[in-house]
Amino acid sequence: MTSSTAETNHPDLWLPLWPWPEPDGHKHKRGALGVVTGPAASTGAARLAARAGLRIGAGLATLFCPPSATLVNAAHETAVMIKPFSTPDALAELAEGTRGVLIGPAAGVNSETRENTLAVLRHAGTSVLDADALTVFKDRTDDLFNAITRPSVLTPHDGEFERVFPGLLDQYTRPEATVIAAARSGSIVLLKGSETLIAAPDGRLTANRHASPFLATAGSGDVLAGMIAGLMAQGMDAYRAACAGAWCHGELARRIGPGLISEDLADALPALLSEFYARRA
Ligand SMILES: NC(=O)C1=CN([C@@H]2O[C@H](COP(=O)(O)OP(=O)(O)OC[C@H]3O[C@@H](n4cnc5c(N)ncnc54)[C@H](OP(=O)(O)O)[C@@H]3O)[C@@H](O)[C@H]2O)[C@@H](O)CC1
Ligand SMILES: Nc1ncnc2c1ncn2[C@@H]1O[C@H](COP(=O)(O)OP(=O)(O)O)[C@@H](O)[C@H]1O
Repeated sequence: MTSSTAETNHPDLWLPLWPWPEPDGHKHKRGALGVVTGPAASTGAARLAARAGLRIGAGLATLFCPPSATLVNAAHETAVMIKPFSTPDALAELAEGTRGVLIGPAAGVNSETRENTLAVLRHAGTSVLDADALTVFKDRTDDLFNAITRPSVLTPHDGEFERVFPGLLDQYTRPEATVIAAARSGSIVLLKGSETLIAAPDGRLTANRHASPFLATAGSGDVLAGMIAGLMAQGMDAYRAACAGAWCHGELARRIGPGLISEDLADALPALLSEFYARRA
């Protein structure tokens, strides 16, 4: 397989599936998103993601955090809610109350994050795993792959990809490596880069070149993961949610351009969503 066999990402692929709110709906019908934060000094990445998930339409977004991080999160958030947890079992219970959970951004590279990630995979309706939730399975990938039984998306950059799928990027082209990773893990895999590749376990492959080099800034991947998790929490198919998230992320960055910081991305979403809304059938 070469990159020429990948479909090119475009709104026509997923805009017809966009989860617009029903006229007679309410926030719980739109879908609840949970985002797991790290400890007190490592909460910003998850907050960027939760805000993006709320902006893209989740009816509720809640930060699930260690008790030590409750006050720092509460001091920053208004629309996003906060629920502390102390054990993986307690996180599993919180995850069951959502339609989608994101874990990984600044979660910490330690055994707690590994156990929390396994709890999310087993108990959340859908999951997005990014950053440390991938890194913690270096040399333990069977534990990760065996726990993936529900719709999920893994969103590694190259460094994280190498930890979970060692050697693939050396042996294969990037599109081939992404397709192999999806088949091996049983998950949608979104390999980030200037060309972002999205593959499904059944061999589907989409290439997203609709982006901007100004996305090379701390936290922009956290926002992408939050947007994808927010769409999945609204019931959108995981593969198309990943494609939609990647395209919208790139479009927002093109609109903002030089000076972009990650905080800007979610706040640029309403203008883009209004254009999409005007185009709906
Ligand atoms: N606001 C916040 O709180 C933020 C918190 N954040 C949190 O920080 C934590 C660390 O995350 P991280 O991604 O910076 O570092 P890490 O997992 O150690 O990997 C870096 C290593 O991988 C390699 N590498 C290869 N390709 C690469 C690529 N394309 N992009 C990047 N790296 C690439 C690279 O090697 P190199 O290519 O330089 O040789 C390097 O050695 C994590 O919890 C994250 O969520 C961030 O989200 C920012 C905002
Ligand atoms: N040169 C580039 N051109 C286009 N997109 C880029 C470029 N560099 C990085 N990106 C995008 O920016 C995001 C960075 O995510 P990530 O590496 O996880 O950073 P962070 O952990 O700081 O959030 C990814 O979506 C990636 O595709």
